[in-house]
Amino acid sequence: MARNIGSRYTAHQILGRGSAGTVWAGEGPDGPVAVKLLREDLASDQELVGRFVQERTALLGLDHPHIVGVRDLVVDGNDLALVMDLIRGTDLRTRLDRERRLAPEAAVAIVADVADGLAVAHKAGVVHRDVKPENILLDMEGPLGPAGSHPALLTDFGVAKLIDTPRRTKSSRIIGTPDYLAPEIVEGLPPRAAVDIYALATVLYELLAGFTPFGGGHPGAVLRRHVTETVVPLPGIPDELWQLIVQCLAKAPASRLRASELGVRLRELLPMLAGMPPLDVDEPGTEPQPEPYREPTPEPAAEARRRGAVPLVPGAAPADSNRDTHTSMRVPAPDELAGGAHGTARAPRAPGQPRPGSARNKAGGRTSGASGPRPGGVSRAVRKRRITLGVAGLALAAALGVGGWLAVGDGESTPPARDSRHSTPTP
Ligand SMILES: Nc1ncnc2c1ncn2[C@@H]1O[C@H](COP(=O)(O)OP(=O)(O)OP(=O)(O)O)[C@@H](O)[C@H]1O
Repeated sequence: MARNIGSRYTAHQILGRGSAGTVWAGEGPDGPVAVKLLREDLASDQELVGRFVQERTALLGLDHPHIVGVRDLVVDGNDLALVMDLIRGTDLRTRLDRERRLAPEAAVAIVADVADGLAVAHKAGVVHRDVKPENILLDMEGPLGPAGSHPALLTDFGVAKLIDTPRRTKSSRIIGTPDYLAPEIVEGLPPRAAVDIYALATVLYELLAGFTPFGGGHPGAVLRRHVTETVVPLPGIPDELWQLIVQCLAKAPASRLRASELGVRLRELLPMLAGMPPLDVDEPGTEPQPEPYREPTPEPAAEARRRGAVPLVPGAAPADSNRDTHTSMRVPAPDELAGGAHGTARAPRAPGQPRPGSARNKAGGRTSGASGPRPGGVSRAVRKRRITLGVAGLALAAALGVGGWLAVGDGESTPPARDSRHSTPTP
């Protein structure tokens, strides 16, 4: 079913659906494009439309081999759409789901690509704010790099900021994907470039380990760990690589590397990592846990369940996914925020047991998809949801003894001050 987007573009195939809208493959005056059509409720929000137009110049100006280029922004009646380069390949989440863990060389090559893209964005004053494997596309038509990796491109620039309008986030809300949220966001500080570094280091850890460093259990518990826990070393990881991860997961944003430096340092490690097999990491488990609350989600249309970058073979289905990543979570109770009820991702587990604390392994598996549900577990929906958590921030602040959990604001134009760990929360 084809549809027109503005006067210049036609969308003809749904590639996937995320929290902010649906991505279509389509055609424009200059050839194939991907069109991200924002959800109707977002498109009818005048404030958001205004911001969308304001962002135009910044988004259109980002031009780099490791950034999915935004070619146009369309505001047309009820349609609000980002027109992007069409990447033929898959997203990193799909690859990670398939391989479970990547060889260090491949993981580092991918993350170095993304760091290079981020360096250009940060220099232009743009913070991504939602770096995660779903937003990293692997271009199967690009040249093969180290360990047979295809070029990685970061997509979804500007989307987190767009949907984070002041009205939506007023009264203590944060938007993001819990596993990748930097501690300063949890503490209510405005997101600066260093939040992307933290998220990217989380992705690197996840590619190597098969799970995120602070994931598992209720989102409130995940957020608490970002602020209070220290990352646990991965067995067998070369020390130089581990030190980079640790530095970029520093609680203090000013202690993290800048994107350009991270890219350089990662590439320097590539020769040493050549031929190294994936790490032999035992996923941490936890004690049995109660089912987390989930908002009832309507069954998505069958075609919309399919997602993924454009299949290489014409007519083939894109990579699957049924996840509906947009969730407005209920307010977590104080004990959930403190993590007690849902445990931690790093408690010992019985051999052969999945990691119940991981969102990846929660009950209620996929309802469709080539690979089917994982044993005991789960949909990407839980793992990757963006969350909008509300006044729970106050309870979290109390549980953590940290500053308020406030609406995230602007601030991307300012690179992180090297010594500004304790800046003032946005009012
Ligand atoms: N420029 C693109 N070219 C090809 N495929 C794309 C492009 N952008 C996104 N996709 C695909 O469309 C799907 C949906 O992307 P979208 O960004 O809407 O969701 P997401 O990032 O997975 O989730 P969320 O937005 O909730 O974080 C993804 O599977 C992605 O692979």
